[in-house]
Amino acid sequence: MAFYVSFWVCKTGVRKPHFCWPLFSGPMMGCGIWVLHYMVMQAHHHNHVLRYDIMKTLLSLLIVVVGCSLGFGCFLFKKLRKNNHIVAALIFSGSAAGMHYLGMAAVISSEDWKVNNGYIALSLGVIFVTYLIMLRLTYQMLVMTRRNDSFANFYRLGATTVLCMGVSAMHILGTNHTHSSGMMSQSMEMHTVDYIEDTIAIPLVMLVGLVFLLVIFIWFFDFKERLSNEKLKKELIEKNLQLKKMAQHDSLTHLPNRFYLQKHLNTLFSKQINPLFILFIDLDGFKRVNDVWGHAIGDELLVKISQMLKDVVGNEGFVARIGGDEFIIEVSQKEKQEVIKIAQKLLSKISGRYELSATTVDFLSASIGVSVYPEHGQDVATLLKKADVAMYYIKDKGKNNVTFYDEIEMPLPI
Ligand SMILES: Nc1nc2c(ncn2[C@@H]2O[C@H](COP(=O)(O)OP(=O)(O)OP(=O)(O)O)[C@@H](O)[C@H]2O)c(=O)[nH]1
Repeated sequence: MAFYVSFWVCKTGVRKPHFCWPLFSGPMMGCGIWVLHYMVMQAHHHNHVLRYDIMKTLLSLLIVVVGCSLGFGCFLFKKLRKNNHIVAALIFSGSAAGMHYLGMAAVISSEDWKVNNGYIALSLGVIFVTYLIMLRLTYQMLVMTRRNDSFANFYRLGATTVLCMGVSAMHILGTNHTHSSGMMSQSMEMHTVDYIEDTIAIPLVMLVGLVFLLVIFIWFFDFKERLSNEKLKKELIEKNLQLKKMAQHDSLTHLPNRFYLQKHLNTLFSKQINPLFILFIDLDGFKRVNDVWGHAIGDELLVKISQMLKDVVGNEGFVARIGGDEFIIEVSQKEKQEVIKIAQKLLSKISGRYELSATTVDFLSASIGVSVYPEHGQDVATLLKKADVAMYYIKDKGKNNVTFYDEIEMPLPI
């Protein structure tokens, strides 16, 4: 239960290991191992109540709590968390084994205990491998939790099971290897050592309970704050994204605005993408819609035209609205003939029928002027100006057509 809870912490909203994880899970796991150790010890000597040296017993608790906290602390470092579990496994297993053998040394017994080095080595190996597996499963659990994948629960359960089995195996191996030589121990002879009698078991259980309560308390307050911070952070990021979108898009048609267009073109220039065609589109006769049916209908028409432009251009270009009934389309890495085809398709679509809520509009057309990068200029302002001049040239020549900028025929206004 203590092991499961110590892994469960990361599910409660924390997507990334946070310093409160070692703070909470370390003591939780440490106390779990500690309690398990003393239960196994007592089970192993069920015919009489074992007595323990207080200082050594408390020190064994401290070792395992600090060790487990440091072990979980390794998860705060990306490198140790992801690939290299050796350091964390050494800390975890060292503290668990340290607690176990110090706990064994804490027993005040009338018998002299002999140890078997082979079993000790085996128990150390078992606990080290256990922690390596547990750490891998814990890392997978974190990955799944971050993805909101319910498989995280299986990894959590897996880590718990592995730990239960490994710690129990270490305790059983580490307890089985002892046997009595039948001689009186030094500690018993001295009689000066403080020891834990069975009556002290209650305060001890209370102490462990207190540790549990304390960590739950820390966890609750820290996590509450962390959760609300995470929520605020998320809201702030969303609001920032909204603001950024609003600053870069036209509020009526949701097309990119002049600012966004400028940024987009500068990015393409910096990537040396050429040739790059800038189509300046101005609707012919749009004012009439406003004058006859009002601005709301004019707005409705602008939205429909914007959608249509986006549909026609698709992935082949970038559509922006720079004001009133003026749109810019950027098309790159195409032959001039292909660009003329796109422009003609746009003209034919714009002069189609529009079913609006109050009326049907079928008299619209457009004038399109085209400038080319790098042929007509190297910066956004010059290219837009030249495309604009070409567009007005078409307006003067009778509208509803497309032309490329020509320096001789279309001198720039001084
Ligand atoms: N409904 C609506 N109208 C707008 C908006 N922005 C600008 N306008 C109007 O769009 C019209 C654009 O003017 P012009 O381009 O001179 O009108 P036009 O009839 O297309 O004239 P030509 O381009 O010479 O054919 C003006 O009447 C503006 O008031 C808008 O967001 N919504």
